[in-house]
Amino acid sequence: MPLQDDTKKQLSNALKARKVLEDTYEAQFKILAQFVARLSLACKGVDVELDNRLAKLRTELNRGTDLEKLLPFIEGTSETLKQFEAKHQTDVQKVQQGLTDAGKLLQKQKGLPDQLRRDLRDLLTKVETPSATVHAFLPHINNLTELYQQALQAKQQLTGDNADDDRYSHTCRKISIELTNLLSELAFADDCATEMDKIRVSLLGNLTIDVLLEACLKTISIIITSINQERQSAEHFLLKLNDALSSVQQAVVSSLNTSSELQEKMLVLNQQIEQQITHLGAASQRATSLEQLKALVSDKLSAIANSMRAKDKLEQQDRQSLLSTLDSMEARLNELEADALTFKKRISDQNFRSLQDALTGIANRAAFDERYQLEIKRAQRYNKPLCVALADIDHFKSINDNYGHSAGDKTLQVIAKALKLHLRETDFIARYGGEEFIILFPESELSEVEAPLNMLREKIRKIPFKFKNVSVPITISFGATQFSSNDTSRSAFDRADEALYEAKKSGRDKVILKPAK
Ligand SMILES: Nc1nc2c(ncn2[C@@H]2O[C@H](COP(=O)(O)OP(=O)(O)OP(=O)(O)O)[C@@H](O)[C@H]2O)c(=O)[nH]1
Repeated sequence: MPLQDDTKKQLSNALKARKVLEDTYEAQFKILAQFVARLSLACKGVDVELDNRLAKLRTELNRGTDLEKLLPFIEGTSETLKQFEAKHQTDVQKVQQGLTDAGKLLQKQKGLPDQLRRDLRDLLTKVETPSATVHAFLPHINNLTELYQQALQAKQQLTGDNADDDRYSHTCRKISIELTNLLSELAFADDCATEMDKIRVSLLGNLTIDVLLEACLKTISIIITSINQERQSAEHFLLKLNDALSSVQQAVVSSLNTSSELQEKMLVLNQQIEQQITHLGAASQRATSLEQLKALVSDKLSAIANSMRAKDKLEQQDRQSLLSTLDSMEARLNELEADALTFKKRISDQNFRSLQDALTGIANRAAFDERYQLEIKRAQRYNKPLCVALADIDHFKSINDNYGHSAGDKTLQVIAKALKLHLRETDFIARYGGEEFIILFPESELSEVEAPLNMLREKIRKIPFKFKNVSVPITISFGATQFSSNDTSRSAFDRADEALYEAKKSGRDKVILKPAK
């Protein structure tokens, strides 16, 4: 083989080998560039400056920039990495410390479940182990967050959640309604009435359990004071009555004694008179001369006249003592009568002030008037709606006329009971008079009372009344309105009355609502 050929071949081989080397280098550079690019992406987000440098490195590597040209840039990045490393170490320590602090803080909380405490202790032991990266702490952070969540749930159950708050305010409201109802049903003397008003006003305010407790205690104390006053005055009256009766008894006994003494004296006198007359008769038989007879008669007559005068005097004494006894008895009786009158008036005042309707047992008109004012004040103060409805039994007169007044009374009782039964506890019903009832719906808009009123109307219609074995359907009409800011108690009432009139006019067994203009 000639030398030229050989050299050519060697050159060609060398070229091929170089090509293979270059390809291998290029492939390896590509792999390295990809790896560096991936690594830089994995580090992304740790540090802004590092992110920027690595992004630039990725671009250069993708472009296939010479390693030589990249060297200064790589050096700069290494420096940044070093700084980052130092910062990373402090970050790791900070995270470890932060986790330990948060865990210990949770440990100090009272009322944690036992299992949670154990888990927390384990976690804190794990957190104590040193770690090279923040990432190593991630599961612990996760764990601690879960423990915090559990602790919060446990605490909520322990201290009571919102439902408890609702229950609390619901109970307060219920007690306040009960107390307001009780106060409306009680009647008190003037000094206690002022106190009662104060309690009512306090119930309009912020309803905390303290306010309610104080109101309850004050009410109890006022009731006890009133009962004591009432008992004392009753005792006083009975003592006076007793005194009066014993002095009357004494007077009767002494007048009887005087009478019997006088009667004995009178008897003696009568006997004397009779004796004198008998004596006169016998002596006149024996008289022999007119002169003798005259003297005898004159003697005897003056003796008889004396006896008669004595008798008259005794009789007068008797009459006198009887009269004085009667006088003193009359005076005593007058006194007693005056006491009884005062007492009777107190009782009738109580009845008058009593706020319950005697026939139906529900609140009466006086109670309504009082409650109406109270609810108006409450509505105005809290800017809450208040509705008032009048109800009137239809053709009630015909029940009285056809089946008698006691059937009418029974009907009123049954209807009152049904109305009260089907109303909410917070609503207020009273017998306004005759066959008319009145209802207050606190905290209700007019649109909200239509359904309950219709429900009441239906309930009444379905009551199976039977008189003299005849089924008698009874219906009721309603007129309702809402109290407005321009209203007085009277104007709202009148509007409800107008609505009731319309209900009657338009065929009865109806609910008519009349809003304020
Ligand atoms: N039994 C009884 N009747 C009463 C009582 N109070 C009022 N009334 C009677 O109720 C009746 C009312 O009659 P009206 O006002 O004419 O009305 P109504 O017959 O109900 O007819 P409308 O209201 O027009 O449907 C009268 O007959 C009263 O005497 C009561 O306490 N007991």
